[in-house]
Amino acid sequence: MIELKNISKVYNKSKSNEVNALQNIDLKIEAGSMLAIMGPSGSGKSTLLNILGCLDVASAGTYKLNGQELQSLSRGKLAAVRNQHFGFVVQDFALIEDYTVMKNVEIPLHYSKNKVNKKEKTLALLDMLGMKEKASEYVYNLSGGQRQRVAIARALINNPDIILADEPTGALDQKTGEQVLAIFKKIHKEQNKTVLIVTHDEKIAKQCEGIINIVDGKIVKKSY
Ligand SMILES: Nc1ncnc2c1ncn2[C@@H]1O[C@H](COP(=O)(O)OP(=O)(O)OP(=O)(O)O)[C@@H](O)[C@H]1O
Repeated sequence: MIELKNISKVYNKSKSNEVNALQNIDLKIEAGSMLAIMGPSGSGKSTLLNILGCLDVASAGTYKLNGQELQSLSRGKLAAVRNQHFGFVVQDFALIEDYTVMKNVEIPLHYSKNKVNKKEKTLALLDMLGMKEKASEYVYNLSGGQRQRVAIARALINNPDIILADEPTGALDQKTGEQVLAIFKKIHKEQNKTVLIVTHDEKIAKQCEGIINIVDGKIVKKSY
């Protein structure tokens, strides 16, 4: 369960280019939900996702994850929370082009204590995502849809309970985007993972259980 209370984020505080990226965000997200986050460019969607995923900290407010207050944690402890609970998927896949599929998926395991059965775990995930036969292929030989499957496998390798996806279908054509969304739906349904997807695509958002709408750093509507 995610609980944000009165969260604000100010970039470049007290400088001439100060930005109030998030203002007074109150949000409760039940474990096991699948929600879309929508809003115009620059409205604060990525900022919100970064704070939720412990990649950044809020300027004010409180963030509780499963009852644990995160706001006051040291960087090291926050990183441990991030590695334990979150998997990230981004629009441009963020894969290493001249590594194989297998090697890309295993990257998060380098930062984890959880290194047992590395190969088996990776192959099982690639199998689930229809990418097992590409395990030894280099990323530069893959299509966009295949790359995003690899990125999803990498996000899942540490068995996080929350997947944060920032425009995961943004670089894909409609059909491939739908296929990638179907993967998120499957992970959500079969593994009961919380899935939060930032998207500009109404069709994608409508297939989630609810939508959070952000405008100018404020939540203007929550439909769930
Ligand atoms: N590191 C940063 N330093 C300064 N300003 C930033 C930084 N990151 C984001 N901003 C500003 O904060 C505001 C919110 O940005 P954010 O990237 O969260 O919006 P977004 O809704 O994800 O946008 P987009 O849909 O274009 O990705 C914008 O005005 C942006 O310019």
